[in-house]
Amino acid sequence: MNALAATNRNFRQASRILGLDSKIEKSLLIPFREIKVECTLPKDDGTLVSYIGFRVQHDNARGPMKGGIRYHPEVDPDEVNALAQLMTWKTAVADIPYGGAKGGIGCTPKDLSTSELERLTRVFTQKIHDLIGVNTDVPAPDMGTNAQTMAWILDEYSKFHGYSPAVVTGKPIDLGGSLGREAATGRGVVYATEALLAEHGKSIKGLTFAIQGFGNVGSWAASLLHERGGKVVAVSDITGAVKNSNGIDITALIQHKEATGKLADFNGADAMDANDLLTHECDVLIPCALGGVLNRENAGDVKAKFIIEAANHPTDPDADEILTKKGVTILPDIYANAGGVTVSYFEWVQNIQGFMWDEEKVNQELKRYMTRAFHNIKGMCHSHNCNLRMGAFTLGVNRVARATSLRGWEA
Ligand SMILES: NC(=O)C1=CN([C@@H]2O[C@H](COP(=O)(O)OP(=O)(O)OC[C@H]3O[C@@H](n4cnc5c(N)ncnc54)[C@H](O)[C@@H]3O)[C@@H](O)[C@H]2O)C=CC1
Ligand SMILES: O=C(O)CCC(=O)C(=O)O
Repeated sequence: MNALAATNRNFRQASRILGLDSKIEKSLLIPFREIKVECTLPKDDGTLVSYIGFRVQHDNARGPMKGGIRYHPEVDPDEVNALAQLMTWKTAVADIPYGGAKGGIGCTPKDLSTSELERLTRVFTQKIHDLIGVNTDVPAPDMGTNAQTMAWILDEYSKFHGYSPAVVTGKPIDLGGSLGREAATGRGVVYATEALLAEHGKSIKGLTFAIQGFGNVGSWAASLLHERGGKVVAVSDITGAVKNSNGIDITALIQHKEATGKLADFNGADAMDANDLLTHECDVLIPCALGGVLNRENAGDVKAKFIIEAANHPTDPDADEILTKKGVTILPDIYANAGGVTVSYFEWVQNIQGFMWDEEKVNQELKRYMTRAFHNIKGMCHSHNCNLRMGAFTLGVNRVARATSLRGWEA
């Protein structure tokens, strides 16, 4: 099942549980606006290449639309649509005053030079600048993009609209970025994991973790788990995978990755087949890369007792069913990875206030938001006798549905 069908299915199930009016259900399912633009890039060698850029703005009932921009060869309109919808429920679960959006360009960033990436980002921004804005739609980084990408968007947007730091989040600190935003998604994953484990009378210290993806989210999550005494026993990325049943020294692995560009040949761990990462022996599995990685082919072989969905939609509905039957507890993406957009909200607030918070305040507030959302989700699980995914979906969908009906339908 593709990402959009799976997301729609979860939404419809939540809508049934909540008994939503059919008019509201239909309106929440259809995106507010879908943008598809051609981005022609003059390459360094003088040739021209066309890429397709997308921005799907799903819903704005609770505030400006918010969500990342992804540069990846598999970016397609259905997936961006699903990711935009997930952002609507995620911002509502976190209870931050936003709707949901997502964007992307179907490209392979590692095959482009820095100046090609800059030109591509500027062309994309020229095509969408009238449809984004501080109070309309606020992009942020996602897979394949980073603070530098946001700086280019900010600069290009500002040529049309005047200097507007709050038009993007996840910016470099020197341009009004928030302290703590770079680590925020991984840190939020760790706060979410702590909240879940505490419910089960457990803590991070001494538990074993397997992590798929070692980019922004995966490396920060691994590093903070390691810092708290968690044993990260396996890590993979696009270049390969490593394992050590005694726990990998994550600080050393990050240094090795920075120096060599790959995980392989790291002294403190053995090489393993990256395809085995998701079924590796561990207590907690944390997918931090692509969607749909847990499916009917591999779900039955998962050894972990807990799955923390740091990636967006890593578990397809078949896998969800298989894992639930096996007694695996899944902490869903629209909660588990909400730390990033929560600190994006803090960044936007700081830009609007013109006042910078210190990192301690950012992290304290992030913990407060993540803990509150966990208890709100548990409340929905109890009220509706459902699992954590449906607890999170009903929480988010209900908040958006209430805002939608309060705003009314008159043209
Ligand atoms: N960056 C953020 O603030 C947020 C990111 N997310 C989600 O987290 C996930 C990761 O995002 P980032 O860390 O920002 O991206 P990133 O681009 O920094 O890192 C992605 C990582 O995934 C690895 N990867 C790619 N294909 C792989 C494969 N087939 N097997 C194993 N590893 C593979 C890459 O090598 C890289 O280490 C995505 O699903 C994204 O949507 C969710 C919330 C916020
Ligand atoms: O920080 C943001 O605005 C969005 C992050 C994002 O794309 C996500 O949570 O999937």
